[in-house]
Amino acid sequence: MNIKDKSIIELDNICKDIRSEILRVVSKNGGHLSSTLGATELIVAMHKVFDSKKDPFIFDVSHQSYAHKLLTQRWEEFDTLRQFNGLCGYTKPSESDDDYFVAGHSSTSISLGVGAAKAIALKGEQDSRIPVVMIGDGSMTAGMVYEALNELGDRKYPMVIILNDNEMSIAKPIGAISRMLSSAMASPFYQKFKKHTENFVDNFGEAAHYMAKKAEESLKLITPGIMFEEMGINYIGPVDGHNLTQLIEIFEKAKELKRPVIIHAQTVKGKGYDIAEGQEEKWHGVGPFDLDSGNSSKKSGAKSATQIYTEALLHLAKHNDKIVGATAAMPSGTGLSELMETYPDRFWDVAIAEQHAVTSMAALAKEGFKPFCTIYSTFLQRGYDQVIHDTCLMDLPVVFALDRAGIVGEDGETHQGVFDISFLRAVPNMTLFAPRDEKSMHQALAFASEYNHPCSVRYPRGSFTETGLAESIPFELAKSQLLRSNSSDILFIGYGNGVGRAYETAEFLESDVGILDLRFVKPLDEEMLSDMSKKHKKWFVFSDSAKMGGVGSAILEFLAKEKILHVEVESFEYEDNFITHGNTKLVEESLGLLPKQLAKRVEELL
Ligand SMILES: Cc1ncc(C[n+]2csc(CCOP(=O)(O)OP(=O)(O)O)c2C)c(N)n1
Ligand SMILES: CC(=O)[C@@H](O)[C@H](O)COP(=O)(O)O
Ligand SMILES: [Mg+2]
Repeated sequence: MNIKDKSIIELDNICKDIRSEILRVVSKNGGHLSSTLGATELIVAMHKVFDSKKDPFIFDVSHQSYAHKLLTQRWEEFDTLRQFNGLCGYTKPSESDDDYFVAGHSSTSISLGVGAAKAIALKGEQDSRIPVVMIGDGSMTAGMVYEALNELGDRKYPMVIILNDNEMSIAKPIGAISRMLSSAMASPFYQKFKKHTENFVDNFGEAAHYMAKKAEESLKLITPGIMFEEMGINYIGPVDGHNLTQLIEIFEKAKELKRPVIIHAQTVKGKGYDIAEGQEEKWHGVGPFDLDSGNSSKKSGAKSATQIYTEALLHLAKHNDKIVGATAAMPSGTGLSELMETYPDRFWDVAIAEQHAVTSMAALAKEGFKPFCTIYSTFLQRGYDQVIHDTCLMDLPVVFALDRAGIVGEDGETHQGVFDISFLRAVPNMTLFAPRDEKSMHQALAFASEYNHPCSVRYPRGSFTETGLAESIPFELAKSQLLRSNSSDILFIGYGNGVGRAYETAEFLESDVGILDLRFVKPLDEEMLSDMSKKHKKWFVFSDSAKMGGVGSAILEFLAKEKILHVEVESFEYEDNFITHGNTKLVEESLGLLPKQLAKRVEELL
């Protein structure tokens, strides 16, 4: 849809149509609702003033970019949003030339903009192209934003940064940066004063202009602009992020500046859907819901692994005041919100700052506390060096509680929690283990709370796969649990939620199979594995993790080390590809990982 020649009235109507379409589709499919509703006018104004066919449009996280998709030839497909084989819920260049870059993890946008600006300068295209970045107030709390601003303020590449400030991250934002951005004096008062003095001094000579400039500079001392201005980046704002006339005028000015400029736009998260407007955390990411009532359409099923984690940690924290913890801006997603409410002095939301979360927890461990760094598997990738350099090198007893381990579903490639075993297993002093159900989660966390080294415990998005297997026994270092023993040649080795998949696969087989819950992938239960090698010569590994460096790799390393050559190992972990978005079962089916499919593969290998 080309909106270049549309009038303000037509653009207002386009915003209305965009909001209706977002509400219609997200209420059906689920998705990121309040961020996308709130960013509508900003995105329409971006497309009115800039051109995504040549200007890099860079959305931070890009969960707020639905209006951009609707304005770039994807209105008809929008119905398939976040569905398997449908539109991605984030920007994805393979989906459209108008999507400049993949995004999903926050705070990458300004670095991308600086890189693009360098390329534009090197190619001599500064007269025709300019990077346009949209970043939210929550995403401004991650360190790499300041790495980028630091260089940008120095190099002064032309770039427009739209700071979409709705005073919300997923939850209420924490921290000094959020406070600075919404500091009282950055109100329309400052704008009115600035406009008034400009009009007034236009009637006088240079001297008056000089005095007014000094006055303005001193006034800026109490607005967020001062930080950016002092870094060498122009600051315009705060402006009304829903006023199209104002936005278009300001974007035009910013485009002509030929300098780096931050436009501080104040918006309402959820704008246009009363039930979601404002500070409502639960409307950030939603499942299908009823538009009229706002009620979720999803029936509440089995307890999620997150709920079990929360209950288990509440119990442990009650009896051990050394237990502390942190989340990086995912309080409700990780369940840590309940710990923060119950023990506000011991559990913290540190904002989108995974590196800081890991390292600050390491210091607490050094001081004798027992930190539970509670973080989605995918987001721990952002703090990997801090795990190695600040935690494992000093062998500090931090628990990395990795939620969303495995395929996460509609969030897709950028969010799959599949690499944690591979990237953590290689780190000295790190111990890795995984529960398979509610009871074993309690036991795993009890073990973790007493374990005096770094460790990582992983669990899936949603609920564990229930099995009719023997109850879990208390966790003991490097001890697995044999759940089904027989004289079969076949042994199914499950890890974490993979035990459930092993159990379900066995149900489809005529032949008997042994089932082992591995429980620890580092260190392995070598005694048990040696024993199993004497009884079973065909081993199949089930784990929701990447094959490369995963559980199967660990087992093969052991067999090679022990020169156990007669055992054949087949791992049903994920192949060496990024995993697409969509309903988890549909994605697993596309990978041949449904129990019925795995049973067929087992039979073919016998
Ligand atoms: C590195 C990283 N950590 C955490 C997240 C989870 N996350 C996605 S959006 C979001 C909040 C973003 O807030 P803001 O930038 O203000 O955008 P808004 O939704 O308010 O428009 C968070 C924490 C992420 N995507 N990436
Ligand atoms: C955009 C983002 O990164 C988060 O909103 C993420 O989508 C949350 O995932 P869950 O829905 O699994 O909590
Ligand atoms: Mg925000």
